[in-house]
Amino acid sequence: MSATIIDGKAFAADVRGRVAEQVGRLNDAHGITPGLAVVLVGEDPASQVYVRNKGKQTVETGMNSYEHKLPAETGEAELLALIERLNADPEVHGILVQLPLPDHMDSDLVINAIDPAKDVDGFHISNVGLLATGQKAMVPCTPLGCLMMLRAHHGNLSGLNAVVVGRSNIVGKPMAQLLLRDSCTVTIAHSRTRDLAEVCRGADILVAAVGRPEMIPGDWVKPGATVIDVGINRIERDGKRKLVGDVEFVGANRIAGAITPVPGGVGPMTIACLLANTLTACCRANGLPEPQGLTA
Ligand SMILES: Nc1nc(=O)c2c([nH]1)NC[C@@H]1CN(c3ccc(C(=O)N[C@@H](CCC(=O)O)C(=O)O)cc3)C=[N+]21
Repeated sequence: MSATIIDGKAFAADVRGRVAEQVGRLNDAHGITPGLAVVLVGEDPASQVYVRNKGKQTVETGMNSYEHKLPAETGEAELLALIERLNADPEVHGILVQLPLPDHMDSDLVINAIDPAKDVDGFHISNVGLLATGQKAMVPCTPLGCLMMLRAHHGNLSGLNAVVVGRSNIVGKPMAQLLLRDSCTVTIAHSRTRDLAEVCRGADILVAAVGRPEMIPGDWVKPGATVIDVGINRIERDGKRKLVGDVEFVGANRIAGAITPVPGGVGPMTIACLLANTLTACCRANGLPEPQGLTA
């Protein structure tokens, strides 16, 4: 028997539909249009594709998109000055600075210069602290998307063993916080974890976010478990370029109860949650109720 495929693409389309509907109502009732500013420094081709997709989907959901493309050699002070202008701009409710930044910039400094209320990535230290203490935060898009899919699939997550493989600030750590908030028993594992295979085999929910192509084989998966594969790795196989996750899909699919594919799993949900966060930030900025079904 093979696993249920959790269709992130369809899920993301549903989230975007709900965002668009609530954006429409916000506009009709209050004459407000949420705005998202995306800042890209440098010309990394993959980043350009993401930024284009983000801009396109922002406009499709009825929001304003502001793209700022700066050359790779832009100075840090110049980027900080742009962030300051965006912080002060009432038309801009969300700010995303595409990572990674060029080596000559201090990304912590840059991220922490964003107004936390406009930090739709949820990377600002204030948002990290708010999430960790269970207060109202902006929640990072990728973990938020994973949580939405997990809740939809399981209903209640309470008491389940969740193993998050990967300890990054953008996925692993916030994912663990969200699962803990939903009363999972959470383990954060990583490349140095002793007997990682055995740790993974204890997981009812296995979230793979290590960024290493297919490093988790099928026999690390507990029978019936839900596998969320955050990895997006470009590899070459049999002379063809291919996108694979951190989980060996064919093997895991035989054993898991449910699994997200790559592509078409977590990736599309990340962008959908960025739009959801922009709407959330706009509602909060205007003292309006939180959007329905789009927050953690
Ligand atoms: N400040 C910041 N916030 C981010 O959220 C952020 C970032 N920087 N830097 C780059 C990464 C990467 N990222 C992706 C989003 C969607 C897909 C996505 O939709 N992927 C498709 C496949 C796309 C393809 O074919 O390449 C899928 O998985 O189905 C992938 C990657 C957001 N990032």
